[in-house]
Amino acid sequence: MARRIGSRYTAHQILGRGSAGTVWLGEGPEGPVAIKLLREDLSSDQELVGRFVQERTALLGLEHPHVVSVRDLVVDGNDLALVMDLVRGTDLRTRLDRERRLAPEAAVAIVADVAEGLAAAHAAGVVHRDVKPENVLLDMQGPLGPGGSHRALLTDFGVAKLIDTPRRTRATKIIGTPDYLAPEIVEGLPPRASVDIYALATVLYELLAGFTPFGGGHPGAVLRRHVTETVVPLPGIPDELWQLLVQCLAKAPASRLRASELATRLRELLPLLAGMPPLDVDEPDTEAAEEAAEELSGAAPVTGQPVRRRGAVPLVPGAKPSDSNRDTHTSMRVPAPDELAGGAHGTARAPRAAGAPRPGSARNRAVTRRRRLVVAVAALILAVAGVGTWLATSDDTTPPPADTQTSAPTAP
Ligand SMILES: Nc1ncnc2c1ncn2[C@@H]1O[C@H](COP(=O)(O)OP(=O)(O)OP(=O)(O)O)[C@@H](O)[C@H]1O
Repeated sequence: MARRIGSRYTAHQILGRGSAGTVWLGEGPEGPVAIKLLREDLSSDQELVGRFVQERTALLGLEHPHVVSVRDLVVDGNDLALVMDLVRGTDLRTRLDRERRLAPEAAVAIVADVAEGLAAAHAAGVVHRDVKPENVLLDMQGPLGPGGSHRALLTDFGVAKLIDTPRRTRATKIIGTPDYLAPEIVEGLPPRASVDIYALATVLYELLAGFTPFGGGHPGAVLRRHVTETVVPLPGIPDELWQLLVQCLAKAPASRLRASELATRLRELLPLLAGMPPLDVDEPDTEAAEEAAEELSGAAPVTGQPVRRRGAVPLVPGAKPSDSNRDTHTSMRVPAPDELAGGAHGTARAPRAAGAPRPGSARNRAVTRRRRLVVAVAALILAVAGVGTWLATSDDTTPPPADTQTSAPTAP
């Protein structure tokens, strides 16, 4: 099933699929490559093709041991493809799904690698905007690093920006994956380098805990938590590491570390973490969080369904809802200030030390069930209205004024 991509590349075998397209193992004049072939509805979008060509220099310019380099861009008939370095290994999401939590030394070594890649990008004026475990690849052919970790490389640079065309995303829409979105993005500010630091700190928390600090439930509730809630400490985490996490998850972007400083500070911590087992943290009490969310917003998931770890609404029309946990983007309305204030009472899922009793387990279940039924009906009505709105806005072809575009590279 080999297929030609442009005049120089052959795609041999599918490596995986993402929301923007399919990644192929391919061959080029200089040897094996990975080819990301964008979905046909994207490649037939003339505006996106134009940006693709325009961004050529920025996309091709990044060379760093912890960045997956883009080697070539192909625009050929209906094909629109990014030719990248081939990484022989897996992505961090797959490893995390397999192991549930990583030992602190391995987690910190991986995140320090990514921070170094980000430092190089930020120095070149490029903001990633979609840092998450799916976009971190682990090179399993190279030598092992601290804690048995494989070299980590950040991928998908520029893809968030490419897809963020004014026609697809108005100034009132948010681009990113909810669990990793910095509060200033939720508040509608333009993304600067510090949004990548926030997202990377979220990834570090997730590697240590097995869940993200503000995730769970309806995407709107997740966004609100980023703005209004403080991160709950992880039992057993060394204080120095916790302080770093807290600083990089600061609500104020200026309080966060820069990428190069974060990388240095993380590497300094490695000897302290050597040999430490994964933290003994239980999954948070999703039932309590669900109940709290119901009380606050009425937008909680329907009774009986598990709270999703990462809720995402596909930006790209046609992306399968069932894939939404892994979507590159979310297209959501920026919440109004009063909506954001609604979460101040606390719906974050507090981690429990293993074996600790479940808070709220003695609640009157009959009352809870009745209330949930009412909320479920309300949530269903909201969901139907939301899908309608999304369909209406995603099909909108009216170009907005030039100043509504939010995707220009932003200096750190
Ligand atoms: N340069 C590469 N070398 C080897 N495998 C890759 C490379 N880039 C991506 N892959 C693999 O291809 C799969 C799809 O990647 P892709 O970037 O399209 O999606 P994603 O990041 O998982 O999701 P999304 O696009 O929704 O963020 C992933 O499983 C990833 O491991």
